[in-house]
Amino acid sequence: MNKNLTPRQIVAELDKYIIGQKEAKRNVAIALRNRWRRMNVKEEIQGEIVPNNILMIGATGVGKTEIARRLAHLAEAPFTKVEASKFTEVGYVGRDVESMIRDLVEQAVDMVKTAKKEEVREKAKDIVEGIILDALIPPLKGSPTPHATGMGKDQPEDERELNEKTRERFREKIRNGEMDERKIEIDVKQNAAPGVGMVGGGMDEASMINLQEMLGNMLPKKTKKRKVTIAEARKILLEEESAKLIDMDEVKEEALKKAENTGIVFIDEVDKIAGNSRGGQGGPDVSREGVQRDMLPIVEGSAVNTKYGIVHTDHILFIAAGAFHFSKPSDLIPELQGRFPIRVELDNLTKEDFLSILKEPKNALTKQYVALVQAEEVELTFQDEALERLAEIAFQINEEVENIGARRLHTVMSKLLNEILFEIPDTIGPNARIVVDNALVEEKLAGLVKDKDLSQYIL
Ligand SMILES: Nc1ncnc2c1ncn2[C@@H]1O[C@H](COP(=O)(O)OP(=O)(O)OP(=O)(O)O)[C@@H](O)[C@H]1O
Repeated sequence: MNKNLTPRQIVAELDKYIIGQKEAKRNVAIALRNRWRRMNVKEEIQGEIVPNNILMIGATGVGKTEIARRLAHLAEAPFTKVEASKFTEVGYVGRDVESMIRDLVEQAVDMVKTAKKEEVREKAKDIVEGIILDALIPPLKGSPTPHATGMGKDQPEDERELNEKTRERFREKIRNGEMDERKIEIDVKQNAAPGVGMVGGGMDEASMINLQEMLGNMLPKKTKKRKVTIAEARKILLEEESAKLIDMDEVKEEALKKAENTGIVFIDEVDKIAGNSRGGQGGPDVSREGVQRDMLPIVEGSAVNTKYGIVHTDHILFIAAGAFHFSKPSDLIPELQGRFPIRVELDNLTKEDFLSILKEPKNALTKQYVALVQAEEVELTFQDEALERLAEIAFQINEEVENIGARRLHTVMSKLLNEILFEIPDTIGPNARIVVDNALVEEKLAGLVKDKDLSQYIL
């Protein structure tokens, strides 16, 4: 994916997955492009440009997380989502808030590792092939000597040649998958440092991590012999060998930079840590305010210790989100408000939006189900009027029972197709064609819509 997309192009990409929410899309697009802009300005002001963190205000299930996640994906940026309210729970200690940065770095490390492994893939494949070959036909030990006693002069040479020839033949067979089912014995690495996680009492997360790593390094790395098919062995060994080929110090360094310069942290439910002016929400205000205070340095820019090294959070993009039904953004402490200068309100989704969400996104639910049953060679189609009715039902249940936004489409769709999915392939065989029409929607869902008590549980 092109990382230098213009704001317009970013919005166009987001449009492929998310219906509506134009303002939110435009703002995240600007924020993303600003990062690229920052990397391309003179170094002396690079450090001065702070990210314009965004506060998304909108009911549940209207696409807040989805926009942030897709944005990160587009930018190939490490992304993490955290629920702010979790920090107000019993047992919470101040430093826990930093765990969101540690998660982000973990993501960055995974991404960089995967990319690096890809670079060494071909080399690792060769090594793996050699290991599998050795397990099948061990190479002859030592070099043949012409003075070997007890054997004809050129017998060892013959033997060696034969061994080489056989190995070459098998190498070919391994390569083209002919021997995939054959079992061989390989050495597999065991997970080190079992049970270290239990040393938790009275320690903060950072010290725990350090201790864990220290113990992990001290314990001998155990290997265990396992009998597996060649296909499996290839997978396991490829993972191990490519891990050996990459330089972990390089990975760490790159990952820290990636997290610092491109990381996106999505903080959900910030409304739940805002003191509320109208009362009526659980949890003491002090602890909510405490969480905001702990969060502040991270959002303002500070150094966080992770097991991969120190991360500076100054240029990480933070996107906070909340419904703000019971509190207002102005109930957040002023310093934190100031750190989220861009406010966007997301629209509530309409019936028409629901219909579009069912049909249009690249990953639309209807497309997902069509693909699922296609795997069984069953053709599934949805009539337009049936989808309209479905959107209407989802909307109605949201209004009458509880508004969970587009998530309702998942439950309604699953109820609608449940039986069909169960019957394939037993009674609905391959090559069958199923048309979802209005009648089916009525049959499966109409009764539930009428019965509010029932729909609370089922839809
Ligand atoms: N505008 C939209 N277009 C397409 N799909 C959407 C839209 N809004 C929500 N969805 C779908 O609904 C589901 C939930 O959306 P999402 O996770 O973005 O909710 P949210 O607004 O972040 O709510 P919460 O704050 O409760 O997490 C996702 O599967 C998403 O694909």
